[in-house]
Amino acid sequence: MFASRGLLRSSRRLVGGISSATRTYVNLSKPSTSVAVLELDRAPVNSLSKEMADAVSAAIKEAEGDDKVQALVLKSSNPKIFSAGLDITEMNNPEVERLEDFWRSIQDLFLTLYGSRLSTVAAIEGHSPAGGCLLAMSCDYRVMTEGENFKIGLNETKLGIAAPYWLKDLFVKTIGNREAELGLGLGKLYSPSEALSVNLIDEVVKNEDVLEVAMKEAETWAKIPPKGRVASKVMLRSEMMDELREKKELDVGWFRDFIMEEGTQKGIDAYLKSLGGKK
Ligand SMILES: CC/C=C\C/C=C\C/C=C\CC/C=C/CC(=O)SCCNC(=O)CCNC(=O)[C@H](O)C(C)(C)COP(=O)(O)OP(=O)(O)OC[C@H]1O[C@@H](n2cnc3c(N)ncnc32)[C@H](O)[C@@H]1OP(=O)(O)O
Repeated sequence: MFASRGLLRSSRRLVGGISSATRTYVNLSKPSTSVAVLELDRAPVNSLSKEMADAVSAAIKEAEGDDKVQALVLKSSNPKIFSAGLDITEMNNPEVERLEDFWRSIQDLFLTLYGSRLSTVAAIEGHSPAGGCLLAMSCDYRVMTEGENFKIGLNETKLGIAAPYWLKDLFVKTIGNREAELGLGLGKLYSPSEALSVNLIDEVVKNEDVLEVAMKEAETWAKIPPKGRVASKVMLRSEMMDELREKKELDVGWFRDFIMEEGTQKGIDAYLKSLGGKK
């Protein structure tokens, strides 16, 4: 069903007619003819390292390779954390070459998910800050689990960094300019009800219902004739994607220079130490 890719460790099994492939960092399954499920599976917090970003991109492309598949649900193996965003250790005293490649992988992941021919539904289980919010916003529809302690948003400024221009653009497209000014400037993380009120997400559901609701939504999108649906998506999204494709290496340079600054490094170092309490 899903062709294996050289890059990824992959094993296959058939459970109750469901083809499922387990790989490093992601699991891809196809519970119905037209809908695939991509599970983020990088403990402890699904942070996006270069390898994780590459694995997610490869799995999306693999799902797209099945002509019958029209929709994709993006979920987490962790019921409390969708994704903690970029792997901050990638940006902490990095080797320059690795840092640049890491950013190219993040750009590619965004372009792959945001520009997918598939209708994409994010089943946001728990926390989804920064790069986690990027993943969610790159989808066509967002369902988030209830629980006011769960947070979603772009908190970069609180780490002493700024979101790249294309993530800012995506945020503005999703919630509008004024709310984006507040959200970005304050590094605001929204509870599910707050996120719903600013249209950052589309639905809040009980934890136990999130996959069922996301699957149902995906089935609805999958029934729309793809020609018009995909053409509409391209019209809405291509301008932003074309701009990034054009500026990719410029953006890599901005990212590298920004991250390598001494002040940025101090901020990232301090933030990393504050996390988990063990570093
Ligand atoms: C003018 C501008 C010009 C140019 C700009 C150009 C480019 C832009 C430049 C930079 C852009 C960079 C973009 C960044 C986007 C990001 O995604 S940055 C990442 C932001 N993420 C976060 O802030 C989330 C941090 N994590 C948390 O808040 C919590 O971990 C979370 C609520 C998700 C879960 O909490 P909990 O269950 O209590 O877990 P712990 O906090 O105990 O964490 C468990 C271990 O995981 C480690 N960890 C957590 N998050 C990350 C992470 N994002 N990366 C790496 N590691 C992480 C944590 O340290 C613990 O590790 P330990 O067990 O201590 O070893």
